[in-house]
Amino acid sequence: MPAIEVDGLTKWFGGTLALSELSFEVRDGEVFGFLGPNGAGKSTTINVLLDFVRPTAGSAAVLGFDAQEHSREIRARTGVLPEGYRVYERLTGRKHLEFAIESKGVDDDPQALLERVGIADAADRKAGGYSKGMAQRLMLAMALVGDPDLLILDEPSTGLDPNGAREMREIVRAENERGATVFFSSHSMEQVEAVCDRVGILRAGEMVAVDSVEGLRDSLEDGTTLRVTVDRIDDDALAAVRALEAVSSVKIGGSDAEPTLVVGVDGSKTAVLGALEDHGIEVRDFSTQEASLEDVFQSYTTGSEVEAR
Ligand SMILES: Nc1ncnc2c1ncn2[C@@H]1O[C@H](COP(=O)(O)OP(=O)(O)OP(=O)(O)O)[C@@H](O)[C@H]1O
Repeated sequence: MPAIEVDGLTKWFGGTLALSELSFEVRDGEVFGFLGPNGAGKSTTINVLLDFVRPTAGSAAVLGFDAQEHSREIRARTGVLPEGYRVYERLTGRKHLEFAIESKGVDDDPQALLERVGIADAADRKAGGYSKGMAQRLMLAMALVGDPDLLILDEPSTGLDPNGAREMREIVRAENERGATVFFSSHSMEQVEAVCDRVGILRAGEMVAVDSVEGLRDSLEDGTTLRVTVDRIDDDALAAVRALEAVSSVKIGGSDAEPTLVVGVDGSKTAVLGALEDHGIEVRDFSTQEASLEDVFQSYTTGSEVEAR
C-alpha cells in the first residue's frame, strides 16, 4: 500500500486552477521531495491530504485512508509541519509540546523532543520571543510527537540557518530509518538532494517529472558537457565524434592554434576521446561538467534550455 496516493486531483479557487488532474504516489518507507516554484500547488496538495481543502475533483488516500472520509485517522498517524504556522505567543515551547502530546494521546517526553530539535535551552521561554528558526524547530518537534508513520513537512527549511537545515536533514533521515515515510515540499532542489529517495516536480498544478535525483539528472539531454582541447581538428574527426550515439551536440571554440570542442554527451566520454585519437588528433586537455540540480529544476519548471556549465 502506498503511503500517499493522489488520483486525478483538481482544485479550482474561484477562477484560479491550483491543481490540474494531479496523480502521483509516495511509496511506503521512502523520503519523497515535492518540488515546485511558488504557486505550483504544493501547499494546496498538502492541504487536500490533510482535508483542510476540499478538491474540486479527484481523490487522495493517505496511509490507506481516504483523505476526505477519514481525516481523523490520518491525522492521528501523521506528523505535520504546516506552512505559515503560528506559535501561541504566550505559551512556552514545553507547553506547546505538552499540548501536542496530550492531543495525540501519547506519553512522549517534551524535553527529549526539544533536545532533538536543538531548542531545549529555550524550553521555558514564551514562544512569542522565539526567532523564526526556533519557532520552525518547535513546530518540527510537535510534528515528531507520537512517532508518526508519515511526516508531511511543508517547506521545512524555511527560516533555518545552514546548521538548522543540516539538523533538519538529519532528523528526516533518522525518522526514515525508524520506519516513517517522509513527504516534504521545497522550492530548492539542493535541499532535497541529500535526503530524498525520489523527487516529484510540480509545475502549474501538474506533475512534470517523478524520479530519483540521479534519474532526473540523466533525463536531461546534454546533462554533461565535455570540453576537449586538441592540437587541431578536421572534418573527418568532427564527423566521427558527431556520429557517436552518446553525443548530442558538438561546438567548436578556442583558437585556431588550440581548438576546443564543447561536446554534449550522455554516456561514455572516453568514446569521444577515442574517436579523436583514432583520427590522429592529439587531446591536450579535457574536463567535464554536469548540469547542476538547480539547472535540472529550472528546466522542468520554466521549460528553458539548460546548458551544463
Ligand atoms: N485559499 C486560496 N484562495 C485562492 N487561491 C489560492 C488559495 N490557496 C492557493 N491559491 C492559489 O493556488 C495556486 C497554488 O498555490 P499553493 O499555495 O498551493 O502553491 P505552492 O506551490 O505551495 O506555493 P509556495 O511555494 O509559494 O508556497 C496559486 O495560484 C495560489 O494563488
